[in-house]
Amino acid sequence: MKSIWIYVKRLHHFAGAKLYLNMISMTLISLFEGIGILLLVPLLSVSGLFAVGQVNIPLLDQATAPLRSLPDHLILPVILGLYMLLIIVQSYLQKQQTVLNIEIQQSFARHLRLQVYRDLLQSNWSFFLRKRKSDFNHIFTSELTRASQGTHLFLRLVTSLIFTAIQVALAFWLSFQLTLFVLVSGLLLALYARRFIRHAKSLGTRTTELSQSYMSALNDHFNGIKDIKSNLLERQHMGWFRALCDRMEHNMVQFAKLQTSSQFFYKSASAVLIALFIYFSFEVLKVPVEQLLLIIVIFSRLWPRFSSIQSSWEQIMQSTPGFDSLLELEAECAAAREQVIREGLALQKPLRIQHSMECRQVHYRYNEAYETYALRDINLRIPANSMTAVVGKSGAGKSTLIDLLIGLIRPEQGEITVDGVPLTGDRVFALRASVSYVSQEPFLFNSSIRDNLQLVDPDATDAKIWEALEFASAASFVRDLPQGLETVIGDRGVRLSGGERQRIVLARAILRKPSILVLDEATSALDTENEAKIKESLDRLKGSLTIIVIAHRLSTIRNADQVIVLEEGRIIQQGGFQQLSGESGTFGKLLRFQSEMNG
Ligand SMILES: Nc1ncnc2c1ncn2[C@@H]1O[C@H](COP(=O)(O)OP(=O)(O)OP(=O)(O)O)[C@@H](O)[C@H]1O
Repeated sequence: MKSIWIYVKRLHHFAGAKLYLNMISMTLISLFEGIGILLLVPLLSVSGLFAVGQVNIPLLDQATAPLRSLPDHLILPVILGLYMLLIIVQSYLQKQQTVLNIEIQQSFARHLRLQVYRDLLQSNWSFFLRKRKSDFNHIFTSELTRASQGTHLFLRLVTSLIFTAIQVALAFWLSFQLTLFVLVSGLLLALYARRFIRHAKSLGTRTTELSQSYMSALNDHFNGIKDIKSNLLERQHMGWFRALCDRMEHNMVQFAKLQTSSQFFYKSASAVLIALFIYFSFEVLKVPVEQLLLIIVIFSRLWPRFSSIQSSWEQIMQSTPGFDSLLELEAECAAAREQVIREGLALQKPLRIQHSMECRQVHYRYNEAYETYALRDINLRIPANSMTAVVGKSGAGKSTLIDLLIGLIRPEQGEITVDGVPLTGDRVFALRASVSYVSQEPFLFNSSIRDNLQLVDPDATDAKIWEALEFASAASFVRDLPQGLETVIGDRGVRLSGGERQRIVLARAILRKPSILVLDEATSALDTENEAKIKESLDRLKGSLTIIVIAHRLSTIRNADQVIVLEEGRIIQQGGFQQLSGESGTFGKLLRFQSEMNG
């Protein structure tokens, strides 16, 4: 209930006046519908069923008095004319109100979408380390859809409630006792139907869990499709996926069963009630026929509204877990917010290293609840405009060190300084504004090479773009592509090889004119030729900016000014390439091993 209340408050805050306009039109539509029903009385009197003026409905007799003064042959056309007018006005209002409903729903959905995206973008890196990427896909597809459906359901519920209230008032006016009888019956039904609501809520929670697993399964499976195909694991994966789909199917069928059961219950109960109602009216209350007829007309329209209220309520309860997930994510993002990247805030002036960057007794743990440190007691100095290579086995802590150096994560103990000043507060973002980072899995948009490059500098001229491509040793292969710079890179860059993709991303990094270039060199993506090209680029850039490279192939970093060797989170060797290759430690061993492998 609490989340529904929050939802309504947000919707109210967001839509404000439109929400009230919507409610006013709903009220008018219901009123017109009520008047339409009352017009049945003079209509029936014309048909001779009973005479106008003899019906025992307060006010109606007075209201229909002008009709009675008309010549007989005009009564029917006037009543029908009024009826047509009423229906046309009502339908027009209905049309406007439907559009307004959609506008409210869609703009609120857009608002939620933007809000979630903004929250995510403003969260720090540690937050992303803890989360599964597929959970975000899940939020943006299933949960946001469910939450925005909530607006439609809520507005539908309000419509039904307003309609019901007006029709009930009308019915009270016609006959207090009969209406009371119907309302008490409706209330008893609603009390009994609470079990359906509870069940709907638990099915909704289950839907969230299942669709979350579904998203992450799809993500994992297609990321690992090569693994699946090459290891002939199709059967196992099919089995696993089938089991998940079975559970989803079961869940949805359960919800459909719940809805149909509650509708069945309502309809059966209505049949019993209507029978009792008519018997009671005729035999006990001796209600006049014309009144009874009107009440029956009203309730035959009203009763489906009761079941629609019930069904909307069940659906709302089924979709609240979607909104709960958004609220949960919002709270997590708020706790992980990086204040400096608030929208509208001027971009940080890049912080350029004048002399050096240093780590002093830096310790870092991914989870403070565990004893394992990803990095311990790190002390190092990176001089400005030098090239530093970080090497070590897998899991040694290379990426963690880079993340600390570019301010994505903060040391648990110790400090990082730039030109002697600690890297804290706004300086972290100022530093990041001067960093270009090329990851192991270079990210390219499904767009042209030009668009991908201009992402960092929309005004970059062709000359500047080609210069960057030259620096990244990518110019010759881009020139050979059929459309050159206009070539559209396929989904996640599939139409380019791993090495080519990495060189385009390197060109983009260079185009940004960074003062620090960080390169997480991919082993898998690079063949010897590509590796030589990357080495060429690094040698070309050396001396003009600070380069930090995670090197898997030691031949790439032959010209590095210093090499840092990590093992189990500690620096075990540090020095120039030549110096370390002469020593007997891990680096020498790695170097000999790689030269033997290469032949
Ligand atoms: N998000 C994370 N949560 C918890 N532990 C992590 C996380 N990322 C890395 N670690 C752990 O921290 C340690 C260092 O990992 P890191 O990724 O820095 O190593 P690496 O040298 O870059 O490895 P690789 O060469 O395989 O990329 C490892 O023990 C790893 O399991």
